[in-house]
Parts: sequence; C-alpha cells; structure tokens
Amino acid sequence: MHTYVLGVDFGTDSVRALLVNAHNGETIGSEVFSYPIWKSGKYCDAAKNQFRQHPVDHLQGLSSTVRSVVDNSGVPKAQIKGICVDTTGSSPLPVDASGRPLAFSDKFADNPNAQMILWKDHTAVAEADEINHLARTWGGIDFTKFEGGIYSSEWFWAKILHTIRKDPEVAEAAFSWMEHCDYITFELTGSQDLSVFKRSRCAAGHKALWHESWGGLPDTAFLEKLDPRLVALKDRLYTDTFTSDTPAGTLSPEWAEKLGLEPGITVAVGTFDAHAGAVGGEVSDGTLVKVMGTSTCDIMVSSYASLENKTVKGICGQVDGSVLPGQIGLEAGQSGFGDVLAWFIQLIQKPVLETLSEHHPEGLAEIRKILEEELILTLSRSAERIPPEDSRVIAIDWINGRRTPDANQNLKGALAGLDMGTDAAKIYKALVASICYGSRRIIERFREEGVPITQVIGLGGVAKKSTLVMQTMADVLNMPIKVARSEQAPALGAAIYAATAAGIHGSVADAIQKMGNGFDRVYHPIPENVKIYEQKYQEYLLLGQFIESNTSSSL
Ligand SMILES: Nc1ncnc2c1ncn2[C@@H]1O[C@H](COP(=O)(O)OP(=O)(O)O)[C@@H](O)[C@H]1O
Ligand SMILES: O=C(CO)[C@@H](O)[C@@H](O)COP(=O)(O)O
Repeated sequence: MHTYVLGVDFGTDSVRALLVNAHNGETIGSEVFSYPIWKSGKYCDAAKNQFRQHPVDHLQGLSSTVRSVVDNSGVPKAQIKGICVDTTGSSPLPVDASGRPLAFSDKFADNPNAQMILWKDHTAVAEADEINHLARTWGGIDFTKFEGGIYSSEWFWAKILHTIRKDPEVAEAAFSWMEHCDYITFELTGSQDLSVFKRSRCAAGHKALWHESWGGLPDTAFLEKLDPRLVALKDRLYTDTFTSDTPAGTLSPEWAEKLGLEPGITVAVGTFDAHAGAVGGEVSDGTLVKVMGTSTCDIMVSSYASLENKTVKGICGQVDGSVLPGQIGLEAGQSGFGDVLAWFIQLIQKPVLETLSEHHPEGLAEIRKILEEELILTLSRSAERIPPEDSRVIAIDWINGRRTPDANQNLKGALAGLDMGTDAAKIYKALVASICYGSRRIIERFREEGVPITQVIGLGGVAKKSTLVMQTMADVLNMPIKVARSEQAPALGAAIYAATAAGIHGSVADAIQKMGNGFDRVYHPIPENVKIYEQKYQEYLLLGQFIESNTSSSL
C-alpha cells in the first residue's frame, strides 16, 4: 500500500500545497491560493519599504489548498502520513503567551506592527546597522560571524528591535515572536505551550544569530545593550533548535478536521522555502541551487571537513543542518530578482491603466488582466530578439537593496547608457542581464572564499517560466544550468522532509534518492554571448562600485 505526504510552501504572494507519493515522489495534485489581503496592498507602503502580511491570509490559504488537494486526489486520508511547511523568512510575527498572533485580537487587528513582517520589509535598516556596529565593538563574540559577518534589516532581531521601539503597545503585548514557518507548524500541532515547541534550526541559524558554539541565541549582555526588552524576550524564545527531519508534533484534531486529514499524523519541524527548494532540487556537495522567484536564494551544502571551520564572508549564514542534517547549509541571494522585472512591468503598465480608466473605462478589467498576464511575455520575446552586443543599457539590480555579497539595504538600483534609441525592450533586457550579473557576483564570492561550485541548478517561478532569464544566466555565468522538473520544488522538498520525519525514509538524503523528480532542461552557455556578457559584467561592476562609493553604508 502506498503512503503519501504533504508539502506546503508559503511564498511571497501565494501558498501552494503538494500531495506526493512518499515512495517515488510522484505529484498526485497541487493547489495554489493567492493571499487576498496582501494583494489589496493593505498594511504595506512600498515607498517606506514596509511589507506586512496578515496571518489570516495564511490560515485561509492553508485550509483551502490542503483541503482541495486532498479532496480532489481520491487518496484515502488514512494513507496520508505527514505534512511539512516551508515559508519565506525572516518573516517574524508577534504572538501572545499561547502563541496566538496579536493580529487576531481586536485591539491589533489593523495595526501593521502586529502583522507578520515579510522578509522583504526593510524598515529596520537603522537597527541592523546598530546590531552590526555593536557586534564589532562590544568586546565580546561577534555574533554575526556565522551570518557572513553582516546582519541584515531583513532579519529577526533587527525587525523586532525596530517594532518594539516604534510601537510600545505591540512591544508590551508581544509575549514572544515566531518565524512564519514556526507559527504555522505550531498551529498545526495545536500546541499551546511555546516553551517546549520545536523551533526551526534553519530559521534560527540563518536569521536569529543562533549558534551551538555560544549556547543558542546571543548573550544576554549583548542583547541588553541593544534594548533591555530583548533580554526578557530571549527568555521566552528558545535554546534548542531542530532540523526538519524531526517531528515537531502531530496534527491536532481541529486542524485534521479543517484539512480533511487524520488527526495524529506527523507534522515535521518547519523550514524556509529556499532550503526546502534546495532539497526538492536534489542539492549535493558542490552544487549551487538557485531558487529563482521574487528574490533569489542561492543554497549550497558542505561537509564539516570541507568547510574546515571557515566562515564565509558576506553571505546569509552557514548553519549546521539547515538543508541536509549532518551537513552545513550555506545561503546567499538577491533581495530582488523576479521583483526587478515585476517593478518595470508595473512602471509601464500603471500609467496606461490610469489613462484608460479616465478616458475609456469600459473593458478596463479585461485590459488589466491581459496586461498582467501578457506584458512580461511580450517584452521577453522582444528582448530575446535583441542581440546582446546591440544593448548598451547597463542596469544595477539593487532596487530592493543588496542581500549578498555583503548585505547593504541602503543601496539602490540604477540605469545607465540610455539614448533616444532606448526602448522598453532594451531596458527590460538590461534588467534581465543585471539580475544575472548579481548572481555571478555571488558565485565569485563563494569561490573567493574557497567554496567550490561545480554545478548550478535552477528552480522556482522564473526558472520554469523565463527562457530569456535562464539563457542569459547560463551566458553570464558561463556554466550550464539544470532546471528541476518539479513545478513546485520547494513544496516537494517540504514533502521530502515530511516523509523523513514520518519515518518512511531513514534520512533526508535517502528520501531525495527515492522522491527526487530529476531535471527537465539544461541551458548551455552560448560562446559568442559569453564573451559579450563578460565585458558587460565588468561595466556592471564599475557602475556598482560608483553607486556604492556614493551611498552611505549599511555597516
Ligand atoms: N515570464 C516571466 N519572465 C520573468 N519573470 C517572471 C515571468 N513570470 C513570472 N515572473 C516572475 O516570477 C516571480 C514569482 O516567482 P515564484 O517563484 O512564482 O513566486 P515566489 O517568489 O513568491 O515563490 C515574480 O517576481 C514574477 O515577476
Ligand atoms: O530569504 C529567504 C529565505 O532565507 C526567502 O524566504 C525569501 O527570499 C523569499 O523567497 P521568494 O522569493 O518569495 O521565493
């Protein structure tokens, strides 16, 4: 008799649930749900880099996707043995003493500071600077040393520090804070006791300065210097953390009812989308898995022996077991990837729609729908027809700051080389090239730091949808790129963790062997393009240096 598991992947705009055969990895069905409150833009202010999500979007998406995937599959619920959740991160949210989000109380229901602070919210740049300064000057351990040496405004402590200073009522009411992947997992198990709940190693190690060598979270004396309220919070957080091959608990009767599952099945410890993606993309030593969506996360694994206690500068952390238990998981990435392209699409689409709504409102909804679906494809086709040597525009991809190498969220994007012949397609092509140059800089950093990369695997929305981006990436990196077959590799990775935590496979590596879906396409570099992009990459580096030297640093 076959058994099945569920992987649930909470992305930036939507959540998807995947039902998978736990023995051969076959996808039985999947369902996607876009967050309605998030789509309406409530609680967000792009001009202030404020991006918040209401947890009601997430719980609605959880029940709607899992329920329909299970109901539509025809699989008897008794054969579904486990579930694992991955989410974006660092995306922390404040909770009360029973682990309930403050956003669910009447008092805080509409307060953006009580919502989940999405990974791409950069309101805490000043607090990240403060953490970095203190870590280097306080005279004790530099707690950022396993985080690439730079703490980012995208991460846990910076976001909490910013919020508690800005909003004393939220500070007072928040008993604790949870990463999104921990909160959803906690919900599913029906637990009420935060003190014994198994928090994610991946989230803690990459974003909350957790490290075994200093006994967990940073020293009380260090936190005290930032804000004494963080010391009280530390006592209500955690000391131990757990990898996602471990059960966090079992599915509560209440959630079993909502999801159409049996109570008591295994709920694995939660993790981040990118790390689950690397598992779904069959990561191994020397492989860089690029999860290409709104942003990129570039994930690698390394044995303890080959890292030889080295700390890799300028990345988003090296964490024991954050991807494969028993190996160090390394994370880097770009704060804007598909988002850079989406920004440009919005830039040209918005005034057109505004003009039409004023002068020709009939049929506007249909036109909006066509533009939302087709404009990116039209631009991609036009850009594909422009030979790389004909494109003189150079773009810098930092429109959402720079995540790696060397986080600096104060940096901004740029366009140079515009002339009267520059059209939208040429700018779009330059933006595509810029996100690929950003990727190349990350690969170079890994190599400079002595971490060899022998193969690149791509997955995520952009890897599946854009031949333009993928071919440009292969040309810019001068490396072939294999694309994972699964349409939902992070959810597949979560399902692989669920199968391991449920005891169906002995280890995550064994489960990958059995459940991996393989690859369906390889992009090879085109030698003539490689030469042209090599030269343009040097121009990108020069323009980047100019911008950086004229921007105040995040350090
Ligand atoms: N044809 C396309 N070409 C380039 N980028 C695309 C295309 N279609 C979608 N995208 C980009 O893909 C990103 C979404 O990626 P996806 O992996 O689906 O989501 P998430 O990052 O939320 O997990 C968006 O930034 C969008 O602009
Ligand atoms: O930063 C991480 C994980 O560390 C991601 O959650 C974040 O980049 C969001 O990923 P998506 O672009 O939404 O796939």
